[in-house]
Amino acid sequence: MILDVRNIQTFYGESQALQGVTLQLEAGETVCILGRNGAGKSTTLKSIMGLTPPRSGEVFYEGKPIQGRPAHRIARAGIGYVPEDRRIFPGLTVRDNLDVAAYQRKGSAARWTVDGILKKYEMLGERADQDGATLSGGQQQMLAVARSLMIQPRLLLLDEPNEGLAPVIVQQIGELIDDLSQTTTILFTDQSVRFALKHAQRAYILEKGQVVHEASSQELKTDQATQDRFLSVA
Ligand SMILES: Nc1ncnc2c1ncn2[C@@H]1O[C@H](COP(=O)(O)OP(=O)(O)OP(=O)(O)O)[C@@H](O)[C@H]1O
Repeated sequence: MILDVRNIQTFYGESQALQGVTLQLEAGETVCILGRNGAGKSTTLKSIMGLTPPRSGEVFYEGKPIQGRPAHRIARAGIGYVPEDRRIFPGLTVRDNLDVAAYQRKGSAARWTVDGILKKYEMLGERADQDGATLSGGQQQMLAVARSLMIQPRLLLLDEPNEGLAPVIVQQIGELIDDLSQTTTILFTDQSVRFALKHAQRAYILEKGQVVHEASSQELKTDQATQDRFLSVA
């Protein structure tokens, strides 16, 4: 098991956002966390990353406890994270955005390099010298995902990678997820069920900071009652 999240409770001040979230990922899986606005999807990813450290519960990554560690150490342990707002560094070119994130553990061969990414993903390669801030929303999302690969993650957390993107771009993001899932374990969040069913093998549904349902994509596809109860129609 690559990720084992056990009963985490996370607070913003006195307000409790996660009421005991439990989820597991086996290495190689692509899993989606679904749920409506405010259900706790982002907070779950941020809690795993140590950005909003859980007040109680445990997070094991590759068998080792990581809760309570600072976010940069969790990243260095091999967890890549793309936040909802992407945070492309303005004033830096596409290449620079990748370069500043490039980190290679001593003695380890890098699966992803800046040049390799620019070659493989033409859309980024063609714009290597362009200011990252001038890219479209979808291009920025591609860059944000590519940048997260620079720490050579074995687990990738993507927070609503489709948010605000046009359907044709959503398709490209889906293709990118499919491509990366060949070599990397992925946990992503989404509000609507369609994309999740297409690109993840199974899903957890969150409501009010709790996992209320867990199913394979296959099961969820035909379970209209669960979709209606917990998910947006989009
Ligand atoms: N910075 C914050 N300060 C206080 N409360 C917050 C903060 N961020 C989120 N919350 C609250 O925590 C709960 C979970 O929010 P979270 O953003 O994790 O949900 P979400 O499922 O990711 O929703 P969305 O799709 O809107 O991002 C919500 O009640 C939200 O209002």
